[in-house]
Amino acid sequence: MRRWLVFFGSCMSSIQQHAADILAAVEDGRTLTDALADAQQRLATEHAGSRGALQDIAYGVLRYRSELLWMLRHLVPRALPEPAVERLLLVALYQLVHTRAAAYAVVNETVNAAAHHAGGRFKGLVNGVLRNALRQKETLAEAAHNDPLARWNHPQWWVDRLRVAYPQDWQTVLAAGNTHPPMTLRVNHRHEAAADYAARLAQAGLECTVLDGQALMLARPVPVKELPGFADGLVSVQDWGAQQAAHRLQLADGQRVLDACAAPGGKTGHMLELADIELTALDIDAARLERVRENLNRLGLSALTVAADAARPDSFWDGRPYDRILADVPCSASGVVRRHPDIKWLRRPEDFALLARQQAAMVDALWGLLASGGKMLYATCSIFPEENRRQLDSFLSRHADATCEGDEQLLPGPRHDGFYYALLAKA
Ligand SMILES: C[S@@+](CC[C@H](N)C(=O)[O-])C[C@H]1O[C@@H](n2cnc3c(N)ncnc32)[C@H](O)[C@@H]1O
Repeated sequence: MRRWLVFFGSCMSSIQQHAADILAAVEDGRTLTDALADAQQRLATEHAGSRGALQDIAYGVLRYRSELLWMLRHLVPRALPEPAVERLLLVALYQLVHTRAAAYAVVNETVNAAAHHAGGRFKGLVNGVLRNALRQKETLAEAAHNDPLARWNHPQWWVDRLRVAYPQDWQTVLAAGNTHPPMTLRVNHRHEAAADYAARLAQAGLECTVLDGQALMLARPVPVKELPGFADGLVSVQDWGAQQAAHRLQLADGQRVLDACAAPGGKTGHMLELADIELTALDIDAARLERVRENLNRLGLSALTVAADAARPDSFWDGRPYDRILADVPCSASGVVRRHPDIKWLRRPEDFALLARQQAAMVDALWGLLASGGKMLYATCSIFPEENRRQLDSFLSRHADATCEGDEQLLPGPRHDGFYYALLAKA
């Protein structure tokens, strides 16, 4: 609410325009993270302090894109010849329906922003459409909720696949994808237990729920600089579902461990907090690997970091087998759409075949690096079976020396994102 009071006036039309540009960039295939970072940089020079407001809108418009499009088509049955104005209208509808921004400011500033497109000839239309939206706000929202596509705010193919994969849970999964994600912390096991850190949070005026010995969920997200001891490595931000990886690996002091897709290093840090292991953190992306180093520095932990392709062990392996391998492979990221609402619009059904091939090539190559009696954890943040259970079945059919010691599909919900884990043991 505060943000909206502060960013009235001409600043709002600039934020709206940047949000519309971000939407255009995502429609063109850019990630929200990249497009937002660029826009925030431009905005910072114009209107310092408005970055949070832009982020709220950009995330919100992508989160509710189907519903907003449905409303727009209800108000203007045919798409406007000026897509930039259409996007401004989606941004304004988001503000009117989902935020507490002052309606008059939203309408006036959208009209001002529209003045910069097509010689201003849509100003009148924008004004009329938004005033109409305001008048019909409640009935419009209710009607959108009754439309099967607008209601779920995911592409139709995504809804169809989930319905097949989870005949009981597909609606809960879709609804979870449209929520605001919780901010969950992992308390550094080497320092203290989650319950002790919860007491520090309480002293700092921050409410939380303890999830287990090392995990707690904040009642409200806060900037990390407000977390006691964050800079000193007392705590890290990590979803509870992601925290299960290191626990499942059955780590013990002295083991030689490969984190094959390590960046940005959330699970790397957790593994090193749990045991004194000799860890190699590998990632194909050298720039992302830098984030692993930063995270480990903050935590006061160390690992050998290597930029290489996990599917090509000849480029990095010294020939000594690993006792444990974490294969947190690249995937559709369909389990974390509430953190990255662009994902549901960027993915295409045809992506899965390529992803599945890459995942299989990677785990096949990594399996050869595992010691006899060693264990490999296959992990994805996906909820689609072709990247998870089906990948496991096909892996087991190719490797007679592999047994699965347990797999689990975590579906996104109030306490965690969607993850899949399969623990594979080598004979
Ligand atoms: C799901 S993310 C890993 C998240 C990380 N384990 C964590 O917990 O912070 C997947 C990572 O795999 C990396 N990657 C993709 N293809 C790879 C390959 N062929 N070899 C090694 N890393 C790869 C990506 O750069 C990305 O950082």
